[in-house]
Amino acid sequence: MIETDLCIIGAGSGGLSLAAGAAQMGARVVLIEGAEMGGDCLNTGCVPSKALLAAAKQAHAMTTGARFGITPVVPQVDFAAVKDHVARTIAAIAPMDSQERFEGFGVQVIRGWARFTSTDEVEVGGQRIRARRFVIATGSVAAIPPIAGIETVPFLTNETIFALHVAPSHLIILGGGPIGMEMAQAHRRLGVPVTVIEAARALGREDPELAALVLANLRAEGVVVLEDAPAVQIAGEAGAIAVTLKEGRVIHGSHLLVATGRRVALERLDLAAAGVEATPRGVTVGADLRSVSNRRVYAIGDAAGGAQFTHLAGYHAGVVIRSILLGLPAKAATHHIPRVTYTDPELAQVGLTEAEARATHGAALQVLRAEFTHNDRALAEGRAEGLIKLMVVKGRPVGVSICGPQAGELIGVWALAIAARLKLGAVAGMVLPYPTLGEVSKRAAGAYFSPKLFDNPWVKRAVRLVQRFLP
Ligand SMILES: Cc1cc2nc3c(=O)[nH]c(=O)nc-3n(C[C@H](O)[C@H](O)[C@H](O)COP(=O)(O)OP(=O)(O)OC[C@H]3O[C@@H](n4cnc5c(N)ncnc54)[C@H](O)[C@@H]3O)c2cc1C
Ligand SMILES: NC(=O)c1ccc[n+]([C@@H]2O[C@H](COP(=O)([O-])OP(=O)(O)OC[C@H]3O[C@@H](n4cnc5c(N)ncnc54)[C@H](O)[C@@H]3O)[C@@H](O)[C@H]2O)c1
Repeated sequence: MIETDLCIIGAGSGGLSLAAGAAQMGARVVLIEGAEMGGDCLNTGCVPSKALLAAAKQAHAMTTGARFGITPVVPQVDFAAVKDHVARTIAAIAPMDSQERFEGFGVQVIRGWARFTSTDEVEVGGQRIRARRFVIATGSVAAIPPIAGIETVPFLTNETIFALHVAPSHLIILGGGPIGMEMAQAHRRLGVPVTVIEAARALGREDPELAALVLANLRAEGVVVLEDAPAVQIAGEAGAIAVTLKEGRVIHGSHLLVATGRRVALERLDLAAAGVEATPRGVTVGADLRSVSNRRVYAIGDAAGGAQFTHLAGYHAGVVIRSILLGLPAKAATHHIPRVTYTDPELAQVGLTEAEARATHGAALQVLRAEFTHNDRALAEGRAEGLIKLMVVKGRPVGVSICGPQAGELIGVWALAIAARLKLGAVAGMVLPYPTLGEVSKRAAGAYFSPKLFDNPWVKRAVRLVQRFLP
């Protein structure tokens, strides 16, 4: 029997952040991982998807140089070599998440699938672990929708698509969320015909105006995106898949990627043995991320049932460290957590979208906009398509949406502004290097003050008066 202060189940984004922090702060930590160290993000999620998108961007650049006077060429894509780049990227980051590194921090790492045997005990590979506190950081897996015939055909998920070394001759993607759209653009730019089948609206969680900009670009690049197109039947075999839509049309493809959302990975844990309540969305926790039914147990990351992002899992780790290690009250907020879909153009959001802000703040809401067409750097780069929207209440941003090149980098300053409750003046008054894309944020914030400054008769009168008395 191992006795410890903290037992963490799952060595992904959340579990690793927590283990590193807790061990270095002096706690005895056991970390259990059933599969690969690093979890989804490193092995089958963020890292491989961004590496694939980077290769796709390179290929795309070769076809789009005409406006700069560079003759476009059709890139020769060595699909297997692209996947080698993806594998090398994972391998380059893997040492940061490795068992050896964590053992170096003093963490006891156990490899195997954990399950609860009582309210204060876990079993893994015949070993029993009793802990003061348990943290469930088991992440999520692809949810497979109950479409007739789906189990009869070979399909890909995020766990298998990055290992595919031969290019599909036609990739069908079920689901137009962030996974579906990122994979659609990556494959299209690498020369693969792609059809996305979306039951409702693609990028449906995002501001519709900004999502439309992304979708227009994807369609212009040749991705076929079918919306309001529920699939009712799937049939076929390896290399020849047929998806029948509700309206009767049949889409034929060589491969099928299922990207219709995620299911939290709780089934191996035997939560009932620990008296831990859960729903299909995740472990039932309060804002303190603590199980409502077993106070020894916490859940972080995807398993906590909220949004699903690596940076959110890392933030959760910080929240529970405060509570578990220092005994201090700690609550996880959500209003300042950014999200980015890494299509081109990127789509970034922090805080409320315009529709959410209108529903929450009504007439008190002011929406400010700035387009990338007025940004000198965007023009120089030939990337003038894009828009930033600021949702402002009483001089403070409550939400920011950006669609454009490097929107994921640009949202950072707004994540800070919202987290620190900064007033818009802090961003409007910031001096930025010229010419940078970041000036688009300053311009949008400045729009809040321009009418107050430039259209105000009192300001004009005051300026005239002061000028009269100046020597
Ligand atoms: C294709 C794709 C792209 C993504 N891109 C991004 C992105 O660009 N940016 C972003 O922020 N997020 C992205 N995400 C989401 C991100 O990967 C997850 O939100 C994040 O990994 C969640 O971290 P976690 O710690 O909760 O779970 P994970 O990182 O999934 O780790 C959970 C770990 O627990 C282990 N485990 C499960 N059950 C047990 C058990 N019973 N015993 C022992 N071990 C167990 C699993 O094997 C796994 O290693 C992406 C996801 C996918 C699928
Ligand atoms: N850049 C990022 O940060 C990033 C990238 C990828 C994934 N992720 C995370 O992973 C999570 C999962 O991504 P996802 O795209 O799989 O899920 P999602 O839930 O965001 O989107 C799934 C989409 O599939 C559609 N859908 C559901 N059932 C369907 C069906 N039967 N037929 C057709 N369409 C159907 C939904 O309407 C929805 O638009 C995201 O919510 C996000 O948190 C993040």
